[in-house]
This record gives sequence, structure tokens and C-alpha cells, in this order.
Amino acid sequence: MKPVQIKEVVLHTVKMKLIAPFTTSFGTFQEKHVCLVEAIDESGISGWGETTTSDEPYYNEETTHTAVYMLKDFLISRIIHKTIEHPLDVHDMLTFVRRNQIAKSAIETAVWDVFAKKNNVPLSELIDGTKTEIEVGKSIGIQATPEKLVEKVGEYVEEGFRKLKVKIAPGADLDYIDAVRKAFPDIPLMADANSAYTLNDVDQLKQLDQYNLMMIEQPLAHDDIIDHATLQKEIQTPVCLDESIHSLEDARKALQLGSCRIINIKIGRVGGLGESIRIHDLCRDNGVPVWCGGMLETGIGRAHNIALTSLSNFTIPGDTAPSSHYWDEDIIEPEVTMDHGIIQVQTGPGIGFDVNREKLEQLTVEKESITTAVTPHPMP
Ligand SMILES: O=C(O)CCC(=O)c1ccccc1C(=O)O
Ligand SMILES: [Mg+2]
Repeated sequence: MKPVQIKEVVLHTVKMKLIAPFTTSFGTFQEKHVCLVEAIDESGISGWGETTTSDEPYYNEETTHTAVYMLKDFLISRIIHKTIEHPLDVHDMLTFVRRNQIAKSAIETAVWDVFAKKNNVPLSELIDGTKTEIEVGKSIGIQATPEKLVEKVGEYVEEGFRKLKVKIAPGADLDYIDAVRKAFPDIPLMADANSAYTLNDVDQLKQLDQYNLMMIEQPLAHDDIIDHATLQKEIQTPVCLDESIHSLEDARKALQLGSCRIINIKIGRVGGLGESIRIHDLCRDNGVPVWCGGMLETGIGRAHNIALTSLSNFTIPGDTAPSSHYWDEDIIEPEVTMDHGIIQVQTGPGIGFDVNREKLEQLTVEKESITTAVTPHPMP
């Protein structure tokens, strides 16, 4: 395979407005800024990545601002003008910078796209993905009443989604799940708590066992894998970790401790596609299923999610819903569409979608081009 050298990185910060507010246990998303990272190689090929951040540090510690700052002051300097033999190497090129996984992922995924395009292969093929189509689920925000939730679930079941994920929080849990299960006794259903509970709530969480849920996602603290292991011993519903897994090492330790039986892989949260693949492989080798989570991405992040989901151990439908579920108009062409709960894996080179430059210009609030490494601080 031909190596790549990135000669310019353009940071396009865009303001995106969701078609409807999305409420979790930690807050409501409506408008958000995202930085779309365009890495351009010496032959002029553009690859794209996205900061899957929002404006506030409520899901994890990063925000769009912190990601842009890390990219500009530290991360781009580590890869620009270097010969990159394979995008799997980028993770290690960035490890001197602690954490900041989403910022790292934005540039790392852009390099994957450039590399795949340069070598004229679809991203899914480059990562040895075996699926040509993927099954899709829908993540549903907390609704005003259980009745309203049942109505939403009905719409999405009708549309063909293969898994329904319901956000829960103390005060919006058992009644909501009970209402959905009564209305839809057989649908593949799960709950996501986004760290809203503690071990003091074990009795409450145990009651979820009666609803035959596929899993409960991240019930306890965002940085915990110890209490989750205790909880998993107490409840029958499989625990799935989201927030707690930032790396292959985290995944290894969580599996060793029995903190979860399923892992939600988010490319941003784990610092890129390379680390996502490594976690996928570890889970596969341990008989642990994985699925691809979502961060209300634009089409660029969505495209990377689809490619990742083509790997064989993504056996549970992910949260990668079609573009129209998030945006009036997405920034990629064609938009991501779904047919009866199935999305086709792209067959064109790289992410397989084009960025709509006109739409991008309209949404851009800040744009900066970086062509040289900066060393504001000593670099190890
Ligand atoms: O539709 C999506 O992109 C998934 C939405 C979702 O559940 C989510 C959105 C933002 C932050 C965290 C989460 C989550 O999976 O916990
Ligand atoms: Mg989650």
C-alpha cells in the first residue's frame, strides 16, 4: 500500500441544528458545533474526520473547543509532513498527548480516509470489514411521558429499526420501560442510563430484569469499571459499557473484571478507528459482542461508523440511524439512507461519500488552515 504524507489540515467548525431536541440523563442536545477535519495529502487528496463532541463537557470531558485547541496546538503537529506507512500507526504517533480521545480520533479518522482514497479502496475493505450491509437501531431521548415514548417507539418500529434504545434516568425509568414492553412485548429493546445511577440503586435496576432487555448501557459512573462488575453480579440484564471504555486497555480490564457482557464502541471515545478495531478484535476473541454507538454525528462521522460496523463482531445493531433522523440536510452526498433497518456499506474509495462543499460553507462559523507544525511547548 502507498504511504501518505499530510501537507495541510483544514479545520472547518460548523454549527449544526438537530431536527428535534435529544434528551439524555445529563442534558438536552439541540444545536451543536462540530469541527470537520480535512486532511489533505501531497497529491491533493482530501480525507475527512469529525470531532464527535458537543459544546459542553457533559458526556465526557471534551468539548468542540477543547478538541480544536488540542488539534491546533498539539495533535496536527505530530502527524503533518510525516510519512505515514499505515493509518494504524497514527494512534501511537499521538500517544504522547494524554487522553483527548475525540480530538485524536478526528485527525486519525481523516488520515484513514486519505489513505484509503490514495490506495483506491473502500474504508470498510481496508479494515477487513466483511459485511456489505449493516443493521441499524434507533436511540430515543427521554420523552415527557411514557405514552409519548410508546408513540415514538411505534413510529420507529414501523420504520424498520432493528433495535430500540431508550434513554432512562431516575424518575424516567421503570414506568417508561414498562409501558414500552406492554405495547411491544417482542421488540429488541435496551436502556441507556448515561451514568445516572449508583450502587445504591441496585434494587431499582434489578427490577429491569423482568423486561427482557438486550442490555442496560452505562448505568453507573462514567469512570467506573469496579462497581459495574458488582452490579453485573446482582442483575441478569447484561451490562454494556459506553462512557467507561476509552481504550483497548480499559476494555481488557473491564472484560477481566466482568464489568460488562457487551461493549458499545464509539470511534471518538476510544481515540480513533485503529483503537476501535483493536477493541473489536479483543471482544471477538473473548466471545463478547460489540455494537457501534453514536454521537449525533454529521454524515462524516456516520460514514466512519458504517465502515467500522462492517467488521464481523458487530453483531448487535448500532445507533447509526439515517441522516434524516438528525438533520434537515446532511453535509455529505448522498445522505445516509436506510431500507427496513438496513444501511448499505459504501463501495467507493475511502468513506465513500462526498462532502457537499456548498452546504459546508453555509454551516461554517470558523475555518483555519494549518500547513506547518507548531511547537509551543517542548515535545517529547
Ligand atoms: O443517535 C445517536 O447518535 C446516538 C445518541 C446517543 O445515544 C448519545 C448521544 C450523545 C451522547 C451520548 C449518547 C450515548 O450513546 O450515550
Ligand atoms: Mg450511551
